[in-house]
Amino acid sequence: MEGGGVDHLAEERQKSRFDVDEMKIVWAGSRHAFEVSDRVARLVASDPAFRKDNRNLLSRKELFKNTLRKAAYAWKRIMELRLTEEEAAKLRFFIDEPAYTDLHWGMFVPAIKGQGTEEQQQKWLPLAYKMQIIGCYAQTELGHGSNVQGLETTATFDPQTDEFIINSPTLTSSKWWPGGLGKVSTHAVAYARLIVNGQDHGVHGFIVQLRSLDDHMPLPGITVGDIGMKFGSGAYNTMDNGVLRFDHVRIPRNQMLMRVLQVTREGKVVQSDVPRQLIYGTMVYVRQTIVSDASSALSRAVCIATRYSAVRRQFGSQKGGPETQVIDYKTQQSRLFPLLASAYAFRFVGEWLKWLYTDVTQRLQANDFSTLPEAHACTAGLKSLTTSATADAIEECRKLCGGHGYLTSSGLPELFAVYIPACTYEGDNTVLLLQVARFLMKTVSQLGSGKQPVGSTAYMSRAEHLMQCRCSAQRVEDWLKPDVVLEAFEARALRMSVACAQNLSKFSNPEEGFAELSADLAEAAIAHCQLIVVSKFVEKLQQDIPGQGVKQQLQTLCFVYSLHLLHKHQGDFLSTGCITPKQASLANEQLRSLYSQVRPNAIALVDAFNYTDHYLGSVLGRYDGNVYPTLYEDAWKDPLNDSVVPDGYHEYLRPVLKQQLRNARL
Ligand SMILES: CCCCCCCC/C=C\CCCCCCCC(=O)SCCNC(=O)CCNC(=O)[C@H](O)C(C)(C)COP(=O)(O)OP(=O)(O)OC[C@H]1O[C@@H](n2cnc3c(N)ncnc32)[C@H](O)[C@@H]1OP(=O)(O)O
Ligand SMILES: Cc1cc2nc3c(=O)[nH]c(=O)nc-3n(C[C@H](O)[C@H](O)[C@H](O)COP(=O)(O)OP(=O)(O)OC[C@H]3O[C@@H](n4cnc5c(N)ncnc54)[C@H](O)[C@@H]3O)c2cc1C
Repeated sequence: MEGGGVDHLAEERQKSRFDVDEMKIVWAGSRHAFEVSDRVARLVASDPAFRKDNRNLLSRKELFKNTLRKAAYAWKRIMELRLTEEEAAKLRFFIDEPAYTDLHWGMFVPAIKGQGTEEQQQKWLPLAYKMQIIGCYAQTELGHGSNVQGLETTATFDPQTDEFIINSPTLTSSKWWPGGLGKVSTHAVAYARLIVNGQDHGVHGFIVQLRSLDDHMPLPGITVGDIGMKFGSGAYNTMDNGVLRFDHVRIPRNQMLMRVLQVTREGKVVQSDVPRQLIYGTMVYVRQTIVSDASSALSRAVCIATRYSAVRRQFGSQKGGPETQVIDYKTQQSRLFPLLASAYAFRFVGEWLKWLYTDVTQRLQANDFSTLPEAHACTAGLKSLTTSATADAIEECRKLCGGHGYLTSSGLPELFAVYIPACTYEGDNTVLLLQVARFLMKTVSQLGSGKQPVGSTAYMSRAEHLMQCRCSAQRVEDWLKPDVVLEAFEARALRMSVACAQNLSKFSNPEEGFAELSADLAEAAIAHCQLIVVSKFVEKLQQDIPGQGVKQQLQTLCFVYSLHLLHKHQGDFLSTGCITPKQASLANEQLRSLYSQVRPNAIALVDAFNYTDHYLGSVLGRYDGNVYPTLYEDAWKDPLNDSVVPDGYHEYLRPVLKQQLRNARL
């Protein structure tokens, strides 16, 4: 996307055998999405106000103030340029700095939309859209995050005043972690146990004002602050994750989000026909967006590692010629190309998940709740799978860049630090896999009952075949047949689920059995989620994809993704009898040959992400590949190099050196 200067990767770019511009559109999702993304990315990159290369040098206070400045300036630009919601979201994305706005737009607004009544939406949403109030999502407490039903904050109805009294009865009931809470939010959707007439009705959401809209001071009864520094420098420390305590704070009754459950003026609790699980709806929404985010973070790391692998040369010079580009080593390819393929795979499964979410939302509006469990299982499982894979992949990309990957200017350390909490927030990844496993066990247990599994578990309706089928691959080329690959993944996933179900049935107490077998259950959930990713990639390839060579590249990547998983999880495939050792070795042979096909296209495949150098934030990943002079010049800009002799020389170095001199003379 960058222009000008010598292109050290030009030769690489000439090697590619497909239309990169068309691939850019496939990656973006549509021509429209590409144009918006391209325009907004350039806007951010060309505005010095969005500079981010100094983040690691700032103290926490400076860093945070700088984030506030950027967010305010971004809001000003959004207004001035009359950006659409889509463009504004892209602007925040390319600014590339976690901020309170993520939670305001990403959770506070969706929580009101999903759980508020029409009337509540009409009252609160316009204020939130204009940012006249800023909100956060205050669910997690010091004592409980995963166990939402274990939250301790209370909201007790007072029929005399028609109010709820929000209270933090214990230290562990303090809200702890919500982003945007510590220093910014004026309001929160706070989750608390609803108590009416002494009866506990479980956890619900309440809109609570936290700070004065005049002077930003906390309102009476509210104690609020930041929870302190987090992993890495810069990184997620731009966010004010907060602590919050309520001391009998009173809010009007109509500030309980009442789409699921209503409390009347008389103190009657009325359950609507909307299922209770809708209270968790905001999490379903965010988990879905996190899958798309995973493909962004992963593609970014892969872009850096791929470009640098083509620039970096090590060993293998023949007769004084150039040394080997490290990207030509098969080991480098076998570590890097599966990550490249995963970036595309996660992109497409993210697109599908967005469709699924839109579909379930439309059904919910029409009071059809039948697909909610499926939406929960898919968002939870794919969030877990893609974030775990991406976190590991960013670290792998750092190692793929050798020593220079460890420099902050590679962009990889900060990306890693900012990304890894995705494995924890919005649901710990193991806890989420166990949710998928519960869903799978339920589906398996109903197989004999005549109830047809649908959606992501539709393959289970072919249980009889899948439990005993044998893989038909006999030659290396057979592993390029989508049906052969899909069937192997389906059989593996089903057999692992069925094995768990059989083992569970040996326990007289199912909950005890579930706890005892939870490690196996999590593995079965992973197998199921990997199948979803593979099958959505295969489905994508059934679409009409224009552009010379584009579809063929995607086919190659689809098989790289599937066959590398098959290789990595050979144990599962072999032990469930889905494939034979001979077939596993044929698959691996095919994989090696696919790497050779990816090789000449690798640079173009990462160019298709269309990232600006500003967004990448990496000397190693520069578009023009001009790595060494930039690294060299950048080093001199470090504040440590401001003086030739360091501060502290006279106090701490000289005395040591002089001491040694005296000793030497003795
Ligand atoms: C270099 C710069 C780069 C910048 C990049 C910037 C990018 C920014 C990107 C992104 C911004 C994101 C910023 C971070 C945001 C983080 C926010 C948060 O973390 S908010 C807190 C999340 N908290 C959790 O997720 C708790 C996890 N726990 C739970 O979800 C539940 O409690 C769970 C699933 C563990 C259930 O616990 P149980 O066992 O006590 O369940 P019971 O409450 O009794 O409900 C059980 C029934 O409900 C269903 N269920 C559970 N969850 C459901 C759901 N979500 N939807 C539908 N059904 C659900 C289950 O399937 C089950 O159904 P049946 O009874 O079997 O039919
Ligand atoms: C950067 C960041 C931002 C966040 N932002 C917000 C926010 O905006 N709003 C908000 O409300 N919260 C937020 N959170 C909180 C986050 O949602 C929780 O930390 C998360 O849900 C995990 O819960 P926990 O901390 O209780 O982990 P725990 O549940 O205590 O996990 C600890 C360990 O126990 C294991 N474990 C727990 N339960 C089980 C089980 N049943 N079976 C097997 N193993 C189990 C886990 O796998 C994990 O290994 C944020 C967290 C972070 C790190």
